[in-house]
Amino acid sequence: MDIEYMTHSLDAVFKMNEPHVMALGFFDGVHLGHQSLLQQAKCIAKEMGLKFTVMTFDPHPDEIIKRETDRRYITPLESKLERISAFGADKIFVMNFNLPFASLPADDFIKNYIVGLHAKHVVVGFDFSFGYKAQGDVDYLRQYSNGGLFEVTVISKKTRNHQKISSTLIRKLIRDGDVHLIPNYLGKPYEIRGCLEGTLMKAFHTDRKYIMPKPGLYQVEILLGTKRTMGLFRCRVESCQLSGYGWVSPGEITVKFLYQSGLIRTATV
Ligand SMILES: Cc1cc2nc3c(=O)[nH]c(=O)nc-3n(C[C@H](O)[C@H](O)[C@H](O)COP(=O)(O)O)c2cc1C
Ligand SMILES: Nc1ncnc2c1ncn2[C@@H]1O[C@H](COP(=O)(O)OP(=O)(O)OP(=O)(O)O)[C@@H](O)[C@H]1O
Repeated sequence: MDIEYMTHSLDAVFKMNEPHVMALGFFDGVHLGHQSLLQQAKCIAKEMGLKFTVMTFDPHPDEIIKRETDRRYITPLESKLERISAFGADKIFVMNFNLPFASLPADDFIKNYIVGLHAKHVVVGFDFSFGYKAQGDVDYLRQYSNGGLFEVTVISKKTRNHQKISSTLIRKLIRDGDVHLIPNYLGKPYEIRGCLEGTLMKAFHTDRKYIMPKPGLYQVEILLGTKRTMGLFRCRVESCQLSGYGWVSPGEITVKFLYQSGLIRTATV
């Protein structure tokens, strides 16, 4: 699997010369709605005998357009790329979302980055938007594709409990500490990666831009390579600590949030 990092206007020579089927979107979290889209794109590529590619953006458009200085993610870029590649993408285009790119009109985006990259079929969700001031939508994409240069598949809205499965909803669940509800939308528990330091109550650090759950005590699963154990993770505004029931040795770990541990919350740590 290839990852192609692209910056608008610097990349005069385009990075794909063979026809392919391309899924488009930001995909924070790679939640169940995204997964359905990626799965469908993969199937179409297989049927057409073409490569399956994904175009995503980094950083989030709000960091540039709304100047959000401390934007947090369900899956910071590295984790997002890992999850997308698990769907069997042959190539992922990571488009640097900068101001010149944000100012690109919708039809120029299509000319440069759909037709220009030789995508023969694009797969997007029902509410995909693109182009300057987000003026391009799925109808615009369909109209443009009538020229016969590429085809478009639009994925219908995927819902759970009568709500759209969305990154916004998952971000809220994390921030509210409702981590037990997250697998319903994400397909698995919310997880973060970082380093443990210290002995008994170990300090957890991460330099990745994860959203941290609301301050409180959480029952977590801890993974280090193939080893796994249960633990308690205390989120504070300024720091996080972890204690494990089995081994918890210092080093790089993955922490999966299972539920907020209300009963044990009063225990001093
Ligand atoms: C070329 C281009 C220009 C964009 N310009 C804007 C913009 O001016 N304002 C805005 O709010 N979003 C802009 N966006 C972001 C899109 O509205 C949207 O968030 C992005 O394409 C990801 O789509 P998704 O959120 O449906 O996954 C732009 C996107 C692209 C591809
Ligand atoms: N529930 C869903 N059903 C079908 N398609 C979806 C769903 N959620 C997102 N998509 C599609 O997946 C792609 C990426 O979407 P995006 O990253 O904006 O997800 P989102 O969950 O809508 O994010 P946010 O809540 O931040 O707006 C887009 O093409 C979008 O239309």
